[in-house]
Amino acid sequence: MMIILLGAGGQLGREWQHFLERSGEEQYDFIPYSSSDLDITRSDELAAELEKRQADVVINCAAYTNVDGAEKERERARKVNAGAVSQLAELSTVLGFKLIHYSTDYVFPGRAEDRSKYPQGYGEDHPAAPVNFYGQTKWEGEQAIRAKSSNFLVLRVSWLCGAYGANFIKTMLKLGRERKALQVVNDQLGSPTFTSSVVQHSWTLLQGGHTGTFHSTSGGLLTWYDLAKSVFEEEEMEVEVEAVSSDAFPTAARRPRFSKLNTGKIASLPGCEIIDWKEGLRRMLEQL
Ligand SMILES: NC(=O)C1=CN([C@@H]2O[C@H](COP(=O)(O)OP(=O)(O)OC[C@H]3O[C@@H](n4cnc5c(N)ncnc54)[C@H](OP(=O)(O)O)[C@@H]3O)[C@@H](O)[C@H]2O)C=CC1
Ligand SMILES: Cc1cn([C@H]2C[C@H](O)[C@@H](COP(=O)(O)OP(=O)(O)O[C@H]3O[C@@H](C)C(=O)[C@@H](O)[C@H]3O)O2)c(=O)[nH]c1=O
Repeated sequence: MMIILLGAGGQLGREWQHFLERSGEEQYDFIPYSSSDLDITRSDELAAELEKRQADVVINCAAYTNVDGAEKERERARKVNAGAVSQLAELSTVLGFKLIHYSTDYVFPGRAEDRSKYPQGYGEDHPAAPVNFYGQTKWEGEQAIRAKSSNFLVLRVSWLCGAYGANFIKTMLKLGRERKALQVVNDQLGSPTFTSSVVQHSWTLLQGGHTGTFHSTSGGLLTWYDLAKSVFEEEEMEVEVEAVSSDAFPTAARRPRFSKLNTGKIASLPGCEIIDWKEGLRRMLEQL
């Protein structure tokens, strides 16, 4: 089996690379491409490379993930998150590979009142209504996959965190070392997704021959403030965290007030354990 990994230099890409290098007992070859090896928006190069490699599986971890930046750099964000993904979907049909792709909780409406309406979170089939332009481009990418590929896995994840690359937990650790006090929003609810768990889920779905859309995140519901507090508690760092409302932390892009993903579908499959967010945090901090 030939596995192609796109966006191999990002946080999820690096977790995949680590996993594929480690689990040597499986019979596969894999080629990782960072953004400098292969720009997925260069359509001719992308098509030529995938045709040459005769991939069985293409894992797309490449994305434009700067949520605030996407509000301004609209064309670029759309090209990476929708245009290139649409081409990958077409190629998956023409060249006959399975496409594994990642999307986000930001495709959903994220209304505060949805917390009581959907206590387990948004299901895979809940109507999309992206909260910001990044979310819009990710939704367009998902839709192109459903329209053009018949052999795909789309995993939606939220608040992605892992040992590699940049994420909220690592930002908190960095800021906590530099400052005595921080302000963190306490009115946006969701749950972090740990990269090691996403890779494990994706691998299990691939091995099981599954297709379609799945939600993968940790168990529990919390705010970014709760997450920041727990990071400092676990690390025994004395940092004062002030809970603030989203209004006190203005950003270019709107953020959802509630963006829990319902993981019932993936959790029903053997081998897809949903770990509680605190346990996931502990494991990640140990890995760091
Ligand atoms: N981070 C998060 O909190 C969340 C992420 N997701 C989704 O999960 C997936 C993985 O995200 P994550 O690993 O955190 O993202 P990162 O930003 O860490 O990594 C994305 C990678 O894509 C690369 N890339 C960007 N543009 C291109 C391009 N045109 N061609 C090739 N590579 C490109 C980047 O390279 P370079 O840095 O050189 O530009 C980077 O290495 C994405 O689909 C994202 O939308 C979903 C929910 C939450
Ligand atoms: C650094 C910082 C952030 N915040 C707030 C801003 C924001 O509402 C929240 C999280 O900050 P981030 O910059 O990590 O947020 P953001 O970049 O929006 O994170 C998102 O990334 C994209 C790619 C996704 O798909 C989402 O699932 C989500 O993980 O915390 C504070 O309140 N205080 C702080 O000191």
